[in-house]
Amino acid sequence: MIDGLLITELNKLTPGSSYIFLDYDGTLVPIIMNPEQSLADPELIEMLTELRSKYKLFIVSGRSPEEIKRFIPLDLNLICYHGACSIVNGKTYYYNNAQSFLGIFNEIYQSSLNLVNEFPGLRIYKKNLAVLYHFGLMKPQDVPALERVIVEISQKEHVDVYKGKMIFELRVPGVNKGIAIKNVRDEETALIAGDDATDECSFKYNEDAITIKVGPGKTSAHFRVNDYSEMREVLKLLLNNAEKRS
Ligand SMILES: O=P(O)(O)OC[C@H]1O[C@H](O[C@H]2O[C@H](CO)[C@@H](O)[C@H](O)[C@H]2O)[C@H](O)[C@@H](O)[C@@H]1O
Repeated sequence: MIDGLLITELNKLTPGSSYIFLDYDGTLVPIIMNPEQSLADPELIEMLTELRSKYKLFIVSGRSPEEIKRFIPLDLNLICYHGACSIVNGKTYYYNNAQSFLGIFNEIYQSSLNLVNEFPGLRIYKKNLAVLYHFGLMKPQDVPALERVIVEISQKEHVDVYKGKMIFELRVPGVNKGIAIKNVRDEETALIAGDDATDECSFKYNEDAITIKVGPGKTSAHFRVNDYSEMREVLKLLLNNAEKRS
C-alpha cells in the first residue's frame, strides 16, 4: 500500500514545471536474468507517453541510450551510463569528456572475453562507455574471485567499478546519477525513484526532492514502495493529479 504521506507529497509536483526522474531496471520493469530482454510493456509505454506530456520526464539509467531507446520506443530525455551521458531535447551531452573513454572500454571488453572460460556462467556485455559482467548464472562461490579480477582491471585502467544486482560494471570514473540530476533540475521540484545502489547518489544529492526507493534494502530515500508495480501505481497518482489540475 502506498504511504499516505507520499500521496500528500505528490501534490507538491506541478504539471508543466516539475521534474520526474525514473530509473529503469527494477523501478519501471522487473529485474530478470537476461538484461537484453527488458522491453517496456504497452502499459508502461502508455504511462510514460502521458507522463512526458504533463511533467519534465527523464529516464535515469546505467544503460546506454541505445538500449533504452530499443526498450522504450519514445523520444524521451535520458541520463545514461549512470550519469556519463545525457540526452536533453535531442541533444547529447557527456560528463567530463566521458566520450574519450570509448577506446578504453573497447579494449577492456576485448581483453576480458577470455574470463568466460575461467568463470563458467559469466556473461560479458559490451557497452560503448562501460563493460558489464553478469554473474547471475555463475556459482555464487566463484563471485568473490571474479570481483578481485574486475577490481584489478579497474585499477589498471583507471575506471570505476560498480556492483549492482548480479552485475559488476566498469564505468567512467566519477560518474554519479545524483550530480547529473542536480545539473538538470537546478532547484525545481522533482520526484526521483530508483531501486539500486547507483540510485542512492540520486537521493543523496537531491535531498529536497521527493525520493522513492523501490524494493528492500538500506536507503536514504524519503519514501519506499515494494516493487516496480507499486511504483507504477505512484505514477498513476501523478497522472491523476495532473488531470485534476487541467
Ligand atoms: O540504472 P538502471 O536502469 O537500474 O540500470 C542498472 C543496470 O541495469 C541492468 O542490470 C540490471 O537489470 C538486468 C535486467 O533485469 C538484470 O539482469 C541485472 O542483473 C541487473 O543488475 C543493466 O544490464 C546494467 O547495464 C545497468 O547498469
